[in-house]
Amino acid sequence: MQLELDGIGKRYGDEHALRDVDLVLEPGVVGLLGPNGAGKSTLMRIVTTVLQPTDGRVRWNGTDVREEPRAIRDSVGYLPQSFGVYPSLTAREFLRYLAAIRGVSNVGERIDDLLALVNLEAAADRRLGGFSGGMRQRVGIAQALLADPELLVVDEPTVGLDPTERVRFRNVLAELAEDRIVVLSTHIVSDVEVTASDIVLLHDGRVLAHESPAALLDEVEGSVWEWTVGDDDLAEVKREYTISGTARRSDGVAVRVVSASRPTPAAEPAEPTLEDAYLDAIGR
Ligand SMILES: Nc1ncnc2c1ncn2[C@@H]1O[C@H](COP(=O)(O)OP(=O)(O)OP(=O)(O)O)[C@@H](O)[C@H]1O
Repeated sequence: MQLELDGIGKRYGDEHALRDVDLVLEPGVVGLLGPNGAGKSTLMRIVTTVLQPTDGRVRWNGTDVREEPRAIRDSVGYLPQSFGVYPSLTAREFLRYLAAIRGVSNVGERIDDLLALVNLEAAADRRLGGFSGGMRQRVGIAQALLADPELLVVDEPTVGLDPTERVRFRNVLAELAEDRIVVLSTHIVSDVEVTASDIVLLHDGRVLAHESPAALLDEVEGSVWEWTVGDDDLAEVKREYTISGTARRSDGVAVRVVSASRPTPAAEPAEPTLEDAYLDAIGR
């Protein structure tokens, strides 16, 4: 099972949403991480064949999907960033309806399993119009899994989920990724910190890094510092350094900074997190 992106570019008019994206993805959770406007949704829409790239090719198990879109369409489950539901249908009816229009058969039991997976068993026969944003999102996740896809593409899926659901969902994706490729886009580092086998850092339409979380952490090892500054000095520190955190203390403000060299003799080295690595890569 392999998804290969070869020189993918996408222009909207004069604007480059993606440039020269080369990636080879294999089973596991691939965290596509980048700030707003980095090109994450554009990349996901290209992978799911909703959108055609301006340049480059997508290959699914070696087959060029422009030539044979079915090769990937039959294998992909997609949760887009904005996912609409029919408010008058119940969760179960909606999933049955989507299965029917996609030609997925024998789904009765599978729908029960999926409703359980996303923790909606109790609400299965309630109308979607009365669902909270997080509940609708969970229906969205269930529909993406209807055809038991080998490639699952989920665009900012944790938006609207409460912290308990977020953790639960993260674990569900990790389990699913044991024998499939799960591509998850987010700008929230903690969504992918624990479960991702690979992280793709995207910024301004370019891939800044494609590495394991451990390798990304290694890159900032020895480059994260903490010290306390007076209120008057905070603005200057913010101007000069990539700040990855601040916390108010009785004697000033504790700052956490990513910097290749010790910013000041008062700075103590700190254990890096993936968030530090992300900010460092984006900052550079
Ligand atoms: N249909 C479109 N027409 C013109 N420009 C677009 C279109 N869709 C996206 N863009 C531009 O392409 C760039 C990448 O957008 P994209 O939505 O892929 O980013 P993103 O990383 O998913 O952002 P977000 O986290 O905000 O969803 C942005 O500059 C955006 O304004």
